[in-house]
Parts: sequence; C-alpha cells; structure tokens
Amino acid sequence: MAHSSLFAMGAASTGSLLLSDNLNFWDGERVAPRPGATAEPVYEPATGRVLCQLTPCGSDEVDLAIQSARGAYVQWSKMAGMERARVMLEAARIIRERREKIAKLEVINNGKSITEALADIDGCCQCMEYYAGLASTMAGQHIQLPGGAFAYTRREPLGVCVGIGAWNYPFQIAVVKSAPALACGNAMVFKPSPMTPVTAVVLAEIYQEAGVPRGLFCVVQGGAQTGTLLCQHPEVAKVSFTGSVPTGKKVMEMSARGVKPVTLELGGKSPLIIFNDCELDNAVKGALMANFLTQGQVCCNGTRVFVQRDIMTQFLEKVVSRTKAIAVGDPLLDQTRMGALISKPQLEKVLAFVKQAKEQGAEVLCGGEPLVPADPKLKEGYFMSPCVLDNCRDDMTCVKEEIFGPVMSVLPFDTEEEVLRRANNTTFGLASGVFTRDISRAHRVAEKLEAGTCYINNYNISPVEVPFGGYKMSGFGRENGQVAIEYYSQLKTVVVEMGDVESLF
Ligand SMILES: NC(=O)c1ccc[n+]([C@@H]2O[C@H](COP(=O)([O-])OP(=O)(O)OC[C@H]3O[C@@H](n4cnc5c(N)ncnc54)[C@H](O)[C@@H]3O)[C@@H](O)[C@H]2O)c1
Repeated sequence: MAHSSLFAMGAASTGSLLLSDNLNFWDGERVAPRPGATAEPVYEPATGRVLCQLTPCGSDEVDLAIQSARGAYVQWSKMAGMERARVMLEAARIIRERREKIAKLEVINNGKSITEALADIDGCCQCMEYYAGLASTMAGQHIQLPGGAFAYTRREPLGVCVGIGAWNYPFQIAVVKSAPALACGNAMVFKPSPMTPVTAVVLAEIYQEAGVPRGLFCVVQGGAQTGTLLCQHPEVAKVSFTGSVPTGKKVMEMSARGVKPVTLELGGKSPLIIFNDCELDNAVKGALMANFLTQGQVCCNGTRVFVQRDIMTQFLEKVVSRTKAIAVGDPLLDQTRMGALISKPQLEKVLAFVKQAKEQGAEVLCGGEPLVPADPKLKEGYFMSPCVLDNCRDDMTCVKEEIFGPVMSVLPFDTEEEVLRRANNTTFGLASGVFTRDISRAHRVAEKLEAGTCYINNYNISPVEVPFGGYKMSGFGRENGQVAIEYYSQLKTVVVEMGDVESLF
C-alpha cells in the first residue's frame, strides 16, 4: 500500500512540516482542488507557521463526492452486517497500527498535547470496534396479527449521510460520526473544520485500504459555504453536525427545508458542583479535567465550578497550585500537558473574556495571560497560561457564555437547592458533574440537573459505550452507545396477509 506522503513525516517535529497532499477524497482517492479556486492558509497552532493550503469545495465538487458516496452506498447497504463488521475491524486495526503518526499529525494541525492526541486515537479504535460489533445486531421485530397475518420490521440505512465537524477533535469527530453510520449500511460525506482539514482524509484512506467500496467515505474541504451546499443537497439523507449553537441553528433550518433528520452536538457551559463532603483531592483533579483538556476547547467542559462555601479556601489553594504546575509548551513533547489554542483569533477572544471578567469584578488567581514558551520556534504560537477566576457571579459574561479556552470560573454556594437552581439557569445543557460522598445526594442531584450527561465523582470520561449528547440548546440526538444506531437508520414495517382480503368496497 502506498501511504500518502503524510506518512513520510515519521520524524517530523513541531515547526518542520509542510503538507502539499490533496485534502479532498472521493471515488476512493485524494482529489486535487479545482483549478482557479482560491486557496486559504491553514496554520500550525504551536508555531503560527502555514502548514498547508486549503481550497474550499464548490457545488460541482460537493456533487461529485455525493454521487461517489451514492454509488458505494448501493453496494455497501446490501452487505450483511457481519461483512461490514469485518471491514470496520480492519480499519480499526490499521488505525491502531498507525496511532502515533495520526496522533502526531493531529497535534501539528490542532495544537493539543501528544498525550491527549494518543488517547483520542485509542478512543477511535475502540469506537470502530464497538460499531463493528453492533453492525450485525441490526434487527427488527416480528409481530403476530389476528388470522395468521403478521408484520415484521426491518432496520434499514438512510442513504448518504453528511458529517460536519468542529476543530477540537478532528479525527475523533470523523470516526464517531462515520463508524455508526457505516455500521448501519450508510455512506458518509464528511466536511472537517477548515482549520483542521488534515486527519479526516487520513481516515478516508484507511477505510479504503480496509476494503470499503470506493466512495463510501468521502471528504470535502471548506467552510460555511461548502457546509451549506452539503446541507441543501437533495440527495443527502441526514446531517450530523458538531459545532457552535449559531451554526447548528442554520444547519437545522437548512435540513428542515429538505425534511432531513439532524443530529446536533453543540456548545455548552456546564456546571460542576462540589459539595463539602467530597473527597477534596479527587474533586480538585476532577475540576482540572473538567476545564483544561485540549486547552479548554471542549464542548462538555465543566466551566462553572460551584464550590460549597466552607471548603472554598482549601479548594482554591489546591486548584491554583495544580493549575500553575501545568506544563504549557511544545505539544509534541511527552512532558507537555497543555499545547496551543487553535488560532490567533481564538486566543485573542479567550484573553478578551479574561479581561472582561476582571472588569466585571472577577479576581484572576492565576494565568489568563499570553504565554511565550522558551523555545524560539514557538514564539509565534497561540499559547496562554491556564486561568482560574475567583469572585465570580452568575451574571458575569465569563459565567454565562462559552469561552472555549483554559478558563475556570469558580462560584461559591450554600445549599443544594440553591446550587441546582443556579446550575440549571442556562440555555445550554450538554454536561454536568457532582462531587460528594453522599450517594443519595449524588443521584438526587444527577436527576435534577438539566443536562445530557452527569458525571458523579469524576468528569469528562466519554467511553464509546455511553451515549453522549445535549439537552436544551446544546442539541439533540445522541452519539456513542447503542442508541446512535437509531440516529443512522430507519424502521420499515412490512405487513403480511395470509388469508383473503376483506374489502369494504
Ligand atoms: N457537543 C459536541 O459534541 C461538541 C464537540 C465539539 C465541539 N462542539 C462545539 O463546537 C464549537 C467549536 O467549534 P467550531 O468553532 O468549529 O464551530 P462552528 O459552528 O464555527 O463550525 C463547525 C463546523 O460547521 C461548519 N459551518 C460553518 N458555517 C456553516 C454553515 N452555514 N452551514 C454548514 N456548516 C457550517 C464549519 O466549517 C465547521 O466545519 C463550540 O461551540 C463547541 O462547544 C460541540
């Protein structure tokens, strides 16, 4: 198998990679952008260097990708679940074999630490294996009716599904959408974020190598315009979207016009509630895991940390000392725990949130500043020091809006009833968490929190077996778990008469 030249990058280090490979993929191969189209630069967050050029796909290219997927769908959807499973298990094996190279590419394009990227890729192998396992379990019901008649249901695929991804987990979002879609017999055309175009196309090559029909998983590059073309295309059966609330609304509106089902995985401003009877060291570690993964750019982060007043001093002391110790720097080094934010505008936006928080009365206990690592090659990178904000109030912007950066807002509370009311006082509802040693309280609070996930005594664990998705404006539909099958399939009812037709006419 001829690996893409991406795989010649084995020894690449931060600041050394320049990619020239074609980033679109349909009909089973990488496709060059159309001549004359305007390219835009894609940056390496850790250095601010240009990593590659991206040319957004226009309507002809989107159409070619969808036709290619359509052709593959006809073949793939006829295969038995067990046959599809075999191909997906091979894809999982290849991902595992290349985990380090894929993780490295992800780091260079996204800026997160290699330790996290490796864990992301391992999660992708598990996701692929899990849905391979479910592929052959797609089944319906048999229903006996009077007079010997009966009915049965068939769980059938939808057709060509579209996946649109955010930039924070580029490879993982592509896998989490495509694995259940393909397991159900669908094809997928995937559009990554224009900031992270590099690894979705590696997944396309892996599927191809594993033996999917040519065109089953296609990648088109581009931003809002290309996304719009995908959502409006009449031959698209479903759209699964991961991104912000404002874009999610547009995707839903466009899909509504074509009566296409949508899955929306949107933003959050999740509460993490820490009661005074918690195991404090675990609660502190939980708060860090809830805020600082992927430089704080995680949709389900618990960024509103409510701490019961009598343990506030001890909590802050421990949280601040651990936050100050986070090693920020070259994301490809094993010892680094926090890399660079995705872009210069994102860094500026996050720093502006910190500035505004100070103006509104918050106290910065640590971080919240631009950071220039000692290594000269990182001096133009988008780094900042992780930040803990104290003296926060519910009406502050930093407590109400999704910051999407390494900024933890800490808020005191007195009673369970009060904290639940405040925690639920948001239009978001993606995730939530509670630390307590009182098991009755833990389950009572979990029941009352208005969010798609509640973590008890931990935070930000997302095993593939467990459904994930939002309440309220954080979206609907679920990814991961058995339930995802329902979002990538439809039920046909077949009614069978065994006697004569009784006609009223
Ligand atoms: N719930 C989840 O699972 C989850 C996971 C990761 C990120 N997110 C959310 O994603 C956001 C950050 O990601 P982002 O900045 O890439 O989000 P975004 O909404 O700006 O973009 C997401 C994707 O939508 C595309 N897009 C933009 N305009 C479009 C349009 N009009 N039609 C179709 N597609 C369009 C973008 O090119 C990108 O691929 C945060 O709000 C975060 O919380 C949610």
